[in-house]
Amino acid sequence: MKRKNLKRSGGGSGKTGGRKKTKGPLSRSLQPGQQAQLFSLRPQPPPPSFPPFQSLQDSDSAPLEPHRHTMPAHDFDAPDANLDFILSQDFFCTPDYITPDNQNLLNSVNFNKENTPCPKSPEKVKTASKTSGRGTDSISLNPLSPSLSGCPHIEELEEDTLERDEAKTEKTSVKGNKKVHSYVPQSAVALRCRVMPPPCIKNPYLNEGSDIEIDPFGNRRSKCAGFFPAIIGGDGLSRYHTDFHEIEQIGTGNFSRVFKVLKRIDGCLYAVKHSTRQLHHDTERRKALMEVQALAALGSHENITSYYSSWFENEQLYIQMELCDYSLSVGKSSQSFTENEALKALYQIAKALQFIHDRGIAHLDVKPDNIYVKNSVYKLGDFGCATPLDKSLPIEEGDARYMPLEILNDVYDHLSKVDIFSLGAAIYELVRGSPLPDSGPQFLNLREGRLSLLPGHSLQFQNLLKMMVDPDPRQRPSAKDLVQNPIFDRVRRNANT
Ligand SMILES: Nc1ncnc2c1ncn2[C@@H]1O[C@H](COP(=O)(O)OP(=O)(O)OP(=O)(O)O)[C@@H](O)[C@H]1O
Ligand SMILES: [Mg+2]
Repeated sequence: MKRKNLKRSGGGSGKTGGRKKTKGPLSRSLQPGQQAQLFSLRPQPPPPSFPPFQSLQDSDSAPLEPHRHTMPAHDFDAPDANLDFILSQDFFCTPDYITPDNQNLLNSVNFNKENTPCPKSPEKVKTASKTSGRGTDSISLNPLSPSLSGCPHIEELEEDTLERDEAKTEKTSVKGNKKVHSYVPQSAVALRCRVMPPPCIKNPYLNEGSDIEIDPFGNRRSKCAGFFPAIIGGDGLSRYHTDFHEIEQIGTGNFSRVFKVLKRIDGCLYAVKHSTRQLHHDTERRKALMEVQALAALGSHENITSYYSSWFENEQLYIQMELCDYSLSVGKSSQSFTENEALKALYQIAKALQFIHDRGIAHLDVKPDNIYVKNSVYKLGDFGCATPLDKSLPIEEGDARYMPLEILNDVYDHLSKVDIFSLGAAIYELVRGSPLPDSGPQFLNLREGRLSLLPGHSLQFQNLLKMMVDPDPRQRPSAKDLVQNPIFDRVRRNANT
């Protein structure tokens, strides 16, 4: 039984599906007819692109470049794919925010109809005081006010009152001190919700202060777009399907499915992972986001699966990543891990750990399943449990089979050394060729630093593994110590040739 699963499912209890899907701000503020009108502007998923520079790209063999596709045209999901079409950014890109510059959109809105004043306008309300803001009847200023889903409102406002509220300013016209009637086109409200991006969020994995002011309008914007808008999805507004052609499912995790996809605009292959359950609440979404925040904060390293992009869609988190060939769990039984291969994997993942530990992050879920191979290079992936070493975020440890005793006893003082234990256990498992138990005497032996002999393997190698799983975390080598260990001299030499 995986402790991780228990822990994760604790946080994921709210992930259980079956709840009525909440509608996004756009649909809340539009009449049904208008919604259809706006949605109809979105193009259908285009056919995959065929980059004219494919041959040029193929000659470029940068290690972190995604795979190139080699699929024939007839494999794609557009039956009448016209290879002569011109790649258009407008056509391909996901219109996350429809801007007012989009004349097609504006032209398509029937302004005459929308600007027709309501037969019964609200009574004129004299603003009582500047501090009170607005009269009780002046309720149509919030673009998400439920009243906006009804008919348009007419407002009369004092000029100075208008200056205090940007929304009001946009909805009224004032000449001098004269009060004038103005109408609130619902299309404008809808556009405002679409134009206004969701707020920025601070990445908890980045220590240094940022020069960028983090979302000065966060509170106000979140009324419109929500912190993690789930408005895409349903009604054909799928960024996933617009931007990617799904080829096949390549993996299933406890909480996610992973697909091999072709990105339409660049013609390259990627892995896209998405949560299997809908994340209804911001807290769930924040938690899921930690994985991408950690990846984004870390930046690129040759031994870490590259992260490209992420987004919410249909209340699920999508993560676009570098596509790897396989993870070490695949074919584990048939694959015999020689000492040389084990040393290579150990060295490369130790380099990944050194990189992330230097950046103040612990992985906390190092195991064969989360070690990927691409072009014979080992890469650490699945940062779903990554956490700052300073324990500034709640800790969610990974698979119990690879966790040291201190973590199972909820002692979190040496988080970087947890990764060292897990890596030692993972390599030991790969060399032994049989899965580690999740309980029983063998489980305890490993946590007490007692490894059974590995016939045919050097003493130096076995001693190194023994040090890595030392019951005392302080006795385990750091990732840096590991990388510098002379046992890897041969691996280093091979890497340089
Ligand atoms: N970048 C990738 N390239 C190729 N395959 C991948 C990639 N990412 C994930 N996979 C496959 O998908 C499986 C599940 O992915 P991942 O471990 O990230 O999901 P998860 O839900 O976090 O899983 P768990 O919590 O069970 O470890 C992996 O074991 C692997 O087989
Ligand atoms: Mg995993």
